[in-house]
Amino acid sequence: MSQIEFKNVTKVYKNGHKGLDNINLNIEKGDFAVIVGLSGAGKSTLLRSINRLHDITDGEIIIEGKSITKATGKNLLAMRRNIGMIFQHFNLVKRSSVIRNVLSGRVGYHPTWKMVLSMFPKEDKRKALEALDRVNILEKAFSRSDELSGGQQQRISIARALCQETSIILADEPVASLDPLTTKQVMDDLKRINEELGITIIINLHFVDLAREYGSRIIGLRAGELVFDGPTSEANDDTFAEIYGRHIKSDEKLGVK
Ligand SMILES: Nc1ncnc2c1ncn2[C@@H]1O[C@H](COP(=O)(O)OP(=O)(O)OP(=O)(O)O)[C@@H](O)[C@H]1O
Repeated sequence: MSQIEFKNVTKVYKNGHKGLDNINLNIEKGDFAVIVGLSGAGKSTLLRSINRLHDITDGEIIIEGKSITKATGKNLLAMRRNIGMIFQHFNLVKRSSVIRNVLSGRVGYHPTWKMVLSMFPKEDKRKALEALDRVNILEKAFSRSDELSGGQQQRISIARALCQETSIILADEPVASLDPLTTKQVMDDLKRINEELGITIIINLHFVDLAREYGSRIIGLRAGELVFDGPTSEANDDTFAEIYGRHIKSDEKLGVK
């Protein structure tokens, strides 16, 4: 059984636009899967359909043997708790401390009233500090989040996902707002988490060379259709030219080695 299964998944937006067109796809535990494609190809739509930030129109998505498409109420919440998410613009509470942002990854584990009063158990605080240590910003735990650099803020959001103790992390263009050097550091963090903790990473990336360097698996989308799905070693220049419908332009490469 694959960890995530897309079965004939189609997404039609309200205006009639087909974001995903009959996608069949299996993602295995421990994959570092990179979704690539032109702007508008459906990368975000695919990623966000996994945790139902977007509802699909047809088909079904199965996660660890259970249908998230059909899940409701507590079952849906429990499934979502197992999926961390990292965004381009970090989605942090900027005025809060770093550790408070990381602790928010634990919210799904406790009753709402305790969370309103910020009553996190000691054990959660230990987990939050451990997560910060893993992304090398432990010394910033009590700083205000918006005092940190962009790369450090993205690390806070990675630590938040770690603190959530998920088996899957979705990353939607996580390095699009970062400079090339910081980009590499954040990608290295994600790779380390993937390798050391076995967390499945599914990531949208704009840069083809990053996709090749970090991905164990490439998922190519073109106009909502799956046009490539295979190990990175099998994705050559022709593959990318096909996904993009043309040869790769220099601004689609980060160019840092
Ligand atoms: N809410 C919406 N209503 C209608 N169409 C939408 C909506 N959201 C996205 N789309 C369209 O669906 C297609 C896929 O969008 P999506 O954001 O998934 O693309 P993407 O590959 O992630 O692009 P980018 O790299 O620019 O973020 C695009 O053509 C987009 O314009």
